[in-house]
Parts: sequence; structure tokens; C-alpha cells
Amino acid sequence: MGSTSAAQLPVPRTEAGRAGLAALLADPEQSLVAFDFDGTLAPIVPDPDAARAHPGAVPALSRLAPRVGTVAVITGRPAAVAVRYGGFAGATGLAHLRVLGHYGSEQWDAATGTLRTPEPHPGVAAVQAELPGVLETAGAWRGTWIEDKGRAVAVHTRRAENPADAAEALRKPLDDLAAAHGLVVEPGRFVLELRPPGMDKGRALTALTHETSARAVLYAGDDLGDLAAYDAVAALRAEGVPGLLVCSAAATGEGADALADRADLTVDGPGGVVDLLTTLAATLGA
Ligand SMILES: O=P(O)(O)OC[C@H]1O[C@H](O[C@H]2O[C@H](CO)[C@@H](O)[C@H](O)[C@H]2O)[C@H](O)[C@@H](O)[C@@H]1O
Repeated sequence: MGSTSAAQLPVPRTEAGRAGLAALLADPEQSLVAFDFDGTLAPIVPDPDAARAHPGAVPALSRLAPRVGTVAVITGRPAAVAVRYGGFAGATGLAHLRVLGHYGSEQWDAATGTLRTPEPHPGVAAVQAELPGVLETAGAWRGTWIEDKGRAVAVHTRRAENPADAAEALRKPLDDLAAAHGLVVEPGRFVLELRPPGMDKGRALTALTHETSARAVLYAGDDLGDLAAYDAVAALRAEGVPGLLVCSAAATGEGADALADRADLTVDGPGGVVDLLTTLAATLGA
């Protein structure tokens, strides 16, 4: 973990991370800063419908956004849900925010208020119909429940007595169900999501970096779905675009250790992300 103090930016623990931060500070207007939603901007809660951005998140983003080239949220949520739960629409300073939903296959632009969505994948309806039977046959733990996300379906185990074992027991049946209908399984913090293939947070981040001609990238996430974005930052570095990988630390046992192992900087959950953004904004003169 990098060292932190109230008014000083933390120092990334890797040379690549320090180069990424230095590049962002040297040319903020040509930088892209992107964030996952759940676990990064919003504290994790047992009911996904009750998730809301940390109270300091929008103020910190609003302060930072006018100082950097592009601010984006890249989430597994439907974009409209993240916009609503984040309180992003109409927020001061966030007139150019991009929210990329469903792992980048949807895009909401604050500047126009428009939402771009893909054609629905036919496998999602088939999976929705078969899933209750598959869970019953698999002996799903009590507390397991289905989140209908419209363009995807998520099976949550956080409310089970042992959420990790409950998810593990469903991995093979859900892999098989997804494969039978042309979907993929996206594992997360006590959730297995069945969703269309072909897009991930890495592709979304890379495309946005190129579209905005960003010369430095900061990406903050907390979960396995963010690993693709971490891979994208590694590839961008190889292309000569410096990057900083931030991990919003998850509770032990939530299965997100792979992210923490690769981060240049680890902060203490959404509150730590807010502190980082606030300090970054202040360092940039906001
Ligand atoms: O890409 P993200 O923004 O991190 O979204 C990924 C998933 O987030 C949600 O689930 C997670 O947050 C819930 C609310 O805090 C929590 O109850 C759950 O255990 C977490 O896995 C969301 O419900 C999923 O649909 C997203 O795929």
C-alpha cells in the first residue's frame, strides 16, 4: 500500500505506477481517469438496489473533472442504473462524464444525456427462463438469489451462510448454462454474472483512451471484472501511455486479491478513493 497523508498524494509502490501518476500530473488535460462503480465509488451493501455512491464521490469527481481531460465510470451495471445510483446526471463539473455500462457495451454521455445500447443477446432470455431450474438442480445454498439486469443475469450469494462456497458450488452449472446459450460467466464479489461475450472493461478503457487521445490513464477498481482494465493499462504502457492502477481494497475473503496484487496503489475502499480524488484535485489546483 502506498503511504497516505491528508494533503499529500500517496506514492505508488511501483515504478510504472509512479510514472503513470507523474504523467497525469504533468499533463492532466490529456489524461483519462476511470472508475469502477460498486466497491470503488459505492460501498458494497447486501442489496444491489440499495447501493449508492459514497457521499464524497460526486463532490470529489466534480472537483477533479474540470482539471482532467476525461472522467469515466466503467461498470458491470446497466449504465442508466449507475447514473441513477451514482447521482451523476446534472452534477456540477460532470457535464462531460461518460458512464460505460454492462462492461462497456452501453454508453451514457452526460453532455448529451444520450444512452447507447446494443441489441439484446437472445441467450439472456433463454438463461433467465432456465436459471431457476438450474439453481434448484444444483442445490443452490439458501440466500442465493437472481438479479435480472436486463441485458444480463447475475446470481448473488452474499446472503448465503458461506457466500464463497455457495458461489463455488454454482460455478460449473452456471458455466454450462452460459455456454449452452452463447454467454460467458463473469465472476465477482459473491456474484456470478451470465452475460454476452465480446466486450469487457479492458476493451472499453482502451477504446476510450484512443478516442480521447489520452496520454496518461488512471484506473481504479475493486473486483475481478476490473482485471481486464488492468490488462488494458499494462498494454497501454507498452504502447507508451503511462498508467496508474488503483485498487479499492475489498474485505478479506471476497476473492479480489488478484487485483490488489497487481495494483500500483491500494486505498481503503470507496472512502479511500474519495480521499485520493480529493487530494489529486487539490494537487491539480482545484
Ligand atoms: O462493475 P461494478 O460496478 O463493480 O459492478 C459489478 C457488480 O456489482 C453489483 O454487485 C456487487 O455489489 C453489490 C452491491 O454492493 C453487492 O451486493 C454484490 O455482492 C457485489 O457483487 C451488481 O449487483 C452486479 O450486477 C454487478 O455485476
